[in-house]
Amino acid sequence: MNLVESLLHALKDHGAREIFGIPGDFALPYFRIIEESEILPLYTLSHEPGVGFAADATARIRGGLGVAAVTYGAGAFNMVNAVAAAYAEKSPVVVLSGGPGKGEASSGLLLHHQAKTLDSQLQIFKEITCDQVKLDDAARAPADIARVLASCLRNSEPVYIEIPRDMVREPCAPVVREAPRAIDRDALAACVDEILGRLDVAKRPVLMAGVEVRRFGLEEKVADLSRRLGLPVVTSFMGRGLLTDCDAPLVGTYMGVAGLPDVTQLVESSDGLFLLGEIISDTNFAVSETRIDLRQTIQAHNGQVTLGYHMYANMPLAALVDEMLARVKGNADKAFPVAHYQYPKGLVADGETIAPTDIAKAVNDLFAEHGRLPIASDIGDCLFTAMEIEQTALIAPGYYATMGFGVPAGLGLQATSGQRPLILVGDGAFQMTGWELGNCKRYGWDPIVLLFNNASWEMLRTFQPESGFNDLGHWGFAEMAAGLGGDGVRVSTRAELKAALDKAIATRGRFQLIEVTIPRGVLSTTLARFVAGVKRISTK
Ligand SMILES: Cc1ncc(Cc2c([C@H](C)O)sc(CCOP(=O)(O)OP(=O)(O)O)c2C)c(N)n1
Ligand SMILES: [Mg+2]
Repeated sequence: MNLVESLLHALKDHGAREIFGIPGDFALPYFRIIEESEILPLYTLSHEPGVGFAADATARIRGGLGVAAVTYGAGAFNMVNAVAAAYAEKSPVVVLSGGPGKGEASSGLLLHHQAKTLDSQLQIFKEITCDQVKLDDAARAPADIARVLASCLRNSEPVYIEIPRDMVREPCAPVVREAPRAIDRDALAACVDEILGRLDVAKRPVLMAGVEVRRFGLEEKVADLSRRLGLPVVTSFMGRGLLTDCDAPLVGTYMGVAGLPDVTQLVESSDGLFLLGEIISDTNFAVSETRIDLRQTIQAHNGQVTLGYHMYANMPLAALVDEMLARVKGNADKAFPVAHYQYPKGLVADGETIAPTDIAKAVNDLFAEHGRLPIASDIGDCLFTAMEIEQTALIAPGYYATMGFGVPAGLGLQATSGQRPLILVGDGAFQMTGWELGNCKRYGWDPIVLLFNNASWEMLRTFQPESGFNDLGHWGFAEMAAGLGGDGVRVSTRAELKAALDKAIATRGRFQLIEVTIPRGVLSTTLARFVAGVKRISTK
């Protein structure tokens, strides 16, 4: 077996199911082995940001590793933002990059694609990955690969593997997975004692489930734990979509001033807030109506637990949840009453113009009739609108908040899960990576794309209305769909929107782009609440 085959088998053994990539001359040798070995399917896309977002999406929706394969320099540097998003949002993406061979590295010449030094790329990726290796020694490679892939899964963060192009066919032994790290059982027991003790004395305990619950495959267990503890469950903005198909007392999504008042009140008045797998970020917590004293919360994330001023290190989330389940038998006698929020439905299919909340109604009506679809959302008002759509699997960069994620992530979702996705994207974000839809035909993907066209960087305009640079003008996105291999339609009334969705759900085998014209300045209910709330608390 050669070095790349050994790497590919290891990736598959650690949970990778496909590779997204764009080659280059430094990468052609390893791409050739990927294609010829057929160990993992290879999907090439058109721009490396899309490669990174698609790989990230597969890890988020399926669990296991996402894999993004690029060439040295221009390719890898083009993907830095997408890998940074994966790092910030705890997504286990493996970055494979071709690299200069040992011989050429000592040629004394500056190499094409080289930035500062030949190691600049490795240095830059050290900032957005939790482990790295350059495979320049075939004898050491199996152990290095095992270490890096174990880091990726243990931390649920990206890692970087550089493959010198003269190493790809070096004979290489198979990779043996690293043994799981030992856990101090006494410390784990003490930690669980303290958590249960805090929850027991709390009068209004609440469990907030964060993205690590999905990343470590714990949704069913956390739903079971919440029932046993009799805790109401909320998700954060980033955690939206978690626990959708689990039997959990899920009250809703906490969004502070932008969210549903009863959910906001439940969380902000809690005297026992248990943050499980949560990213403690501004998008999750900065818009609190009443400041949450995080020191009074129980925080379990990043492999450690913090209660007030106590910190327990090396507490993997899975081990913590398992230990709590082992200690808490049977469901609580007091089941938390869950008043299921009634999402907006019953779109009036008339000649009125379309507001984002009308889109949510139309989608909820579609889900009621045809079943729910998983959602890949970009950022912008489309993501705020997603909060008004029925709970369903949702992947979106709710914390890192990069544009361009939506379309490639939807393609990655369909490639890895086989499910048809609903993609929500604004016109500004579509201008960045929407063209990846041109790859659907080759691979048989057929997402339904709802393009929120307000001809504006509208989120920015809400904060700085005086700036003219937020005007984008109208692009004819619908007309471009046919050239990309799909069907496109522009809709400006609610009746047209309903008809377009009915046609889209009935059409398979071609992507369906619905360009929704939204009048200038018309926001979703959620974004309007967010903007008003931010303005209110910033003047306090
Ligand atoms: C890659 C990238 N570039 C720039 C931004 C800044 C930014 C926003 C965040 C605040 O940083 S929101 C926004 C406008 C989005 O426009 P569109 O996709 O049309 O959505 P909508 O009209 O609903 O706002 C920009 C440019 C970003 N988040 N990501
Ligand atoms: Mg816009």
